[in-house]
Amino acid sequence: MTVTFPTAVAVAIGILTLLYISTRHGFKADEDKYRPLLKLPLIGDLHSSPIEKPLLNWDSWAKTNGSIAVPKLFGIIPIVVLNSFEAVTELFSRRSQWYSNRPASVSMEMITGALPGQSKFNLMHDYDDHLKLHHRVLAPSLGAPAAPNYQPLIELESKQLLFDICNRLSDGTGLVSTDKIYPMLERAQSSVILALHYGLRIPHFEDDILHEVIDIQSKVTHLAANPGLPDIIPPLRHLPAFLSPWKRAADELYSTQVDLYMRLFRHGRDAEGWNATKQAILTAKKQAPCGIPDLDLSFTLGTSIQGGMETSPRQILWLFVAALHRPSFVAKAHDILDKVVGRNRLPGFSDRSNLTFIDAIAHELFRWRPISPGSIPRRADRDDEFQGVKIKKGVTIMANAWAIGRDEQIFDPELGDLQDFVPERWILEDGNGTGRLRADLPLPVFGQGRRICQGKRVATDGTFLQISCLLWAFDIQPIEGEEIDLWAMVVAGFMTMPREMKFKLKPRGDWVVDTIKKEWNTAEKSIGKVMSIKRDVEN
Ligand code: HEM
Repeated sequence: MTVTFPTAVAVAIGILTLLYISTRHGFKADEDKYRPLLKLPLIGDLHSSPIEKPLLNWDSWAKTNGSIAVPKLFGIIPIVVLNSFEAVTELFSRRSQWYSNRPASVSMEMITGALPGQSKFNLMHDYDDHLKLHHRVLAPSLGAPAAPNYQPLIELESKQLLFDICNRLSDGTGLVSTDKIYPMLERAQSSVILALHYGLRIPHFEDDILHEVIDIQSKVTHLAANPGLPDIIPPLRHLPAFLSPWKRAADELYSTQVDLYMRLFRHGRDAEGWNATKQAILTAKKQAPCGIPDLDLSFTLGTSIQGGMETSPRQILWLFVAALHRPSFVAKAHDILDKVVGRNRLPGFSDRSNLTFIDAIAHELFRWRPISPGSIPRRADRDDEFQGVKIKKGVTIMANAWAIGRDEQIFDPELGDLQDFVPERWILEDGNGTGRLRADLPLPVFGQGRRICQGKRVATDGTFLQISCLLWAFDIQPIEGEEIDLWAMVVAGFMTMPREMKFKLKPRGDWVVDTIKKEWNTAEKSIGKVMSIKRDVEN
């Protein structure tokens, strides 16, 4: 029997664990200490982790189970989990023609008015000619050809980020918490993503359009995480609206999305300067002589903003945890930033070739605390076998990004314990003192093969610059008596982020605030000017 798995099943084993955990916030930390390790009811033997430290036991689980394992969801539905780089490369890259579709998801199709496999969200669409075309339409805006256009935007938003943080710290105590910093990071990233896609900056966290986008995203995520009956009994999707509460809810969410994504699309089309909407229209004309409907383009751009807005800010929060855990890398970064950038200006992309160590910090952050530890699952499209393990056609298959980032065949433990935060493991010494970033090591948090994250370049560029700016500006210090718990995390949608942690963020000197004010006050903020007027980045 081919089972159409509920959407949540389709999304990520690890995330189900975390969703379960997220319903149990009533427990106090002290109680947890004495609680026996729980077997999670949904995942069987995959996660026997402490309730608020879901990833604590993943390594030993992966080691015990080897490169590929088949735990059972609900104790009955087998799921294939890939724990090593070798396994994920073999299946998702070499045998990619059988592993590039997502598990079926009736809800995600219904909320975009689509047929099976045809969700208007690229992320959930089958890997067919339609998706390949839409990948080609989006790719030029998120890759190297567009970098000279979007990098000045990332620089502008990082300046505002520092300015906002300095205003927040103006009481002089330096006391902050990850929860207080998060909205500032979220504003900065959302502004990068919405300006890149639609020429729309978000100067204030309170801006209505930002919250409209966030609200719709959280409704979609909620639905993905809480599948309805049609996910379990797919024929229910065909019931007419007057008989089906699911169809009525899906239709309503669909029309809200159409309204939002088409409004954003029209804004992008008519905005000043280059942006991804304009690029998508140009590329579509070249790639599809018969044209692509505006509505389809608007959902492709919408998928991209969904992927881009919430992810990076959560990843950056782990920087503060890493800095409190291993202050030595911060001191080293300060020395390098002082030498390369100095104290009279902020770091920029033109410094990057001399800031390999900062890029190494960003890469280590992605490895050490991947915010989507279970990645986004695939479906096996044929009966197969790997290392003696049988893979049944139709089964859900996921890459364990957490374990792959700790794969000793790939990341040399002699360069530093794989549980530890060691940026140096990303640097290839070249004898001239700065070293080169190792391009041969994987970043499993972005996935692999044909469905790899299309925004990886934007994400790594943005993370590099934000880390450069934050470390250039601040000392990150513990608060006396405040516990630094590297394993405490919470679930947000399908991602993990550190549990709220209080710490001190202190400008490294008077020069910090002076330089930030000067740079922010004189920065060009008009988006038409920040984004180059170049019309087609492919030419
Ligand atoms: C820290 C930041 C990010 C992380 C961890 C992340 C992670 C992921 C993962 C795990 C996938 C699925 C990969 C697979 O199945 O192998 C994905 C897909 C995708 N991501 Fe990202 N992402 C990030 C940032 C971004 C950004 C900034 C954008 C856009 C500007 C973006 C756009 C997309 C798109 C369009 C897809 C769909 C690809 C497809 O299914 O064909 N992501 N991302």
